[in-house]
Amino acid sequence: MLTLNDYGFVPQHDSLNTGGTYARVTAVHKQRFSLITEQGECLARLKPGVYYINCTEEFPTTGDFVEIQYNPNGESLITKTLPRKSKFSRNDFSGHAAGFVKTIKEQTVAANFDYVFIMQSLNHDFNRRRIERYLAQAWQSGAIPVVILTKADLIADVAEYVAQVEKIAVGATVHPISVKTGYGMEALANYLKKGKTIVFLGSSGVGKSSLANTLAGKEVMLVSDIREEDSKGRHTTTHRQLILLDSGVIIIDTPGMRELGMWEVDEGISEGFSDVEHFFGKCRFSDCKHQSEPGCAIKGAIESGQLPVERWDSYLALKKEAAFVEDRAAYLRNKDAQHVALKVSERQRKKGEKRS
Ligand SMILES: Nc1nc2c(ncn2[C@@H]2O[C@H](COP(=O)(O)OP(=O)(O)OP(=O)(O)O)[C@@H](O)[C@H]2O)c(=O)[nH]1
Ligand SMILES: [Zn+2]
Repeated sequence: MLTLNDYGFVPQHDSLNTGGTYARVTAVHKQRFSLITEQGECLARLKPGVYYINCTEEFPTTGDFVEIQYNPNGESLITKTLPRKSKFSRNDFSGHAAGFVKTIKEQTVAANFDYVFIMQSLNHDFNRRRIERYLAQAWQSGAIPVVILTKADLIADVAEYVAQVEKIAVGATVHPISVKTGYGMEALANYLKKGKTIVFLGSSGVGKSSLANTLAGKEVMLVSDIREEDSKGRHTTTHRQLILLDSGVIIIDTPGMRELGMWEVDEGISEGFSDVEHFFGKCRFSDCKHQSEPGCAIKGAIESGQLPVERWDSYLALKKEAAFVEDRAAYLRNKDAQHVALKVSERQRKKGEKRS
């Protein structure tokens, strides 16, 4: 019989040591959660007192370990979200168009994974900026990023692409693969270990389902046919899921991963761009803006060829995007706080009036 350890549970998740019944979230539906427990699969709801009234717990997401009140005859109740060792979040604009945001929140879309497979195909989809963005998000997640270049069978100069990507994937390993020919697949064995959770990050059509099926040795995800000439694909992954393969490897593929935001990614950007930040603090002026100041280490490194100008541009673009999200969130938090303060003072004023 399967245990929760087979689903990636390790004692560190149990740091609170409550001795309760644990489960892992395998899918998130509108109001309910699919869970795997030592007793098998079950459906559960959130315990309202904990999640909606006291609001002490973070809402669970796919991959989360949770504590439950198990009900063998019906729906179980989720009572606690255990601390996460890694997570991906998206910016939740709560149904508003991005330009008319009223609320912006962090929404976690996957949790507790060991590796992030950043997937991009070696045909039309290839886009270095997107890889850099994914890398920043992956470093931020707390897991280990691995760059997977798919459909290696479709191009002749694989090594050239790999070399290009290695320059921008600072600190991450790059693997070209083809599920059609089996090319490069043996190199993935390093990550495909029992109890390890892998999350796939990549646009529609890059071959996430195809890789999952190849690793599973059977069809566990739907593969949609796309026309290779223009890379037009259909959205095929329809609900969040976590799958345990016969090999003991766990795969997470959720649609929320397609809209990952730049939520608090400063550390991730620093890790992904250590080659850029390496020059910081080396300018003549300590408050250098790296624009036209004399003795600027960044400009110097670009001129001497030590730092490719595209890397600097990518760095600035990602920083700007992250700052926009942060500003917006801070502004709205502030507005919320002001609103609450106003309500409180109004209430106190009314109370005072009543007393006098
Ligand atoms: N030539 C070639 N085609 C591949 C390879 N891997 C996947 N494909 C094709 O690419 C298309 C899309 O593959 P999927 O696995 O559905 O891609 P996906 O990333 O899961 O797409 P979504 O589910 O829409 O996110 C299919 O037609 C696959 O047959 C490969 O290694 N080589
Ligand atoms: Zn400078």
